[in-house]
Amino acid sequence: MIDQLIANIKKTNAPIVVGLDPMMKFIPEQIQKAAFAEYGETLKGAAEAIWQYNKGIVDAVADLIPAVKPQIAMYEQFGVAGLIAFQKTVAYCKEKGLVVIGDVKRGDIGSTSEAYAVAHLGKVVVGEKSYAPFDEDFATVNPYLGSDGINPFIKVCKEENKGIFVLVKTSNPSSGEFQDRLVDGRPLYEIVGEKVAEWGSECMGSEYSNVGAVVGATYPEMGKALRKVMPKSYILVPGYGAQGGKGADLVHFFNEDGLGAIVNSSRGIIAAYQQEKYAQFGAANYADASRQAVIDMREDIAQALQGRK
Ligand SMILES: O=c1ccn([C@@H]2O[C@H](COP(=O)(O)O)[C@@H](O)[C@H]2O)c(=O)[nH]1
Repeated sequence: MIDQLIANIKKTNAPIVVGLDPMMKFIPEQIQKAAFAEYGETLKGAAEAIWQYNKGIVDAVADLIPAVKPQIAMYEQFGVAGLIAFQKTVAYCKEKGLVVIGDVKRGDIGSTSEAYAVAHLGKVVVGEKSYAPFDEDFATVNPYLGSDGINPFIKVCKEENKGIFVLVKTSNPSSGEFQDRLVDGRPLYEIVGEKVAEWGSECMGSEYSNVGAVVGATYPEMGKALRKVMPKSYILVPGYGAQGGKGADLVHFFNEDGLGAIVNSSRGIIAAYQQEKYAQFGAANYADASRQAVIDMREDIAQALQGRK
């Protein structure tokens, strides 16, 4: 799957992931009204609004980007109806040729991780039949439980040609509380990064591994160090835009070949019309505002990488 992601990145010339993190406060009134007219102010109504909103954004940006990253929490809060909207979003994006990274942050003891891996990347067997329940291309995985929690995902990745991104150094302000702690004189995130390189070596694509890492744009110096620790692992970089990350912070997340990193922006793209910079689009044209925000992000990253040469 990493080969497909790289092919999409090369085709679009955009190492960008659009994060599909729909929140009700982002969804224009006309979409909410139509959904509530059909299903009332119910969980199903909210899920329908999310789905219609996502569809508008995906239709507007699909030709510009290689991948999307739906954040499952934004769907899960609406219960089963929300999860159906998540599933519909994943299927629709795949139909459009986009690589889908399910931001599900799973990981548990081995037997439970196995079920998570099957749910998100693999197939579940029911009698003589098998089903791919959510069928994302990649999933984000939490390494806190160690190899027991990761190995079931790697097994499914090998069987199904899928991939994972392991949390290594997250973008949030308190990520250092545990991740920066020194263990035998070295920061924990670096030790996890080394493990990612090791896990990745048994699950390689052509040039890069199907086991990647999550490293926040908000920690550029750590990104630079981790790039060296995991030369064959793709880095999924959240934290651009709404969390303050900028193109200039990203250069060292990339390898010399111009590959190796893919940068996520969620609120900065999907709710662009609510920013002053894109206010002229208005709520009715929210998807056009998202398209412009993708174009601007692509330019920002390209300029930063150009400056490195
Ligand atoms: O370290 C991490 C890991 C995951 N995320 C997720 O990425 C998006 C970021 O959203 P923005 O609106 O672009 O800030 C969101 O789904 C997070 O859960 C992260 O931010 N940092």
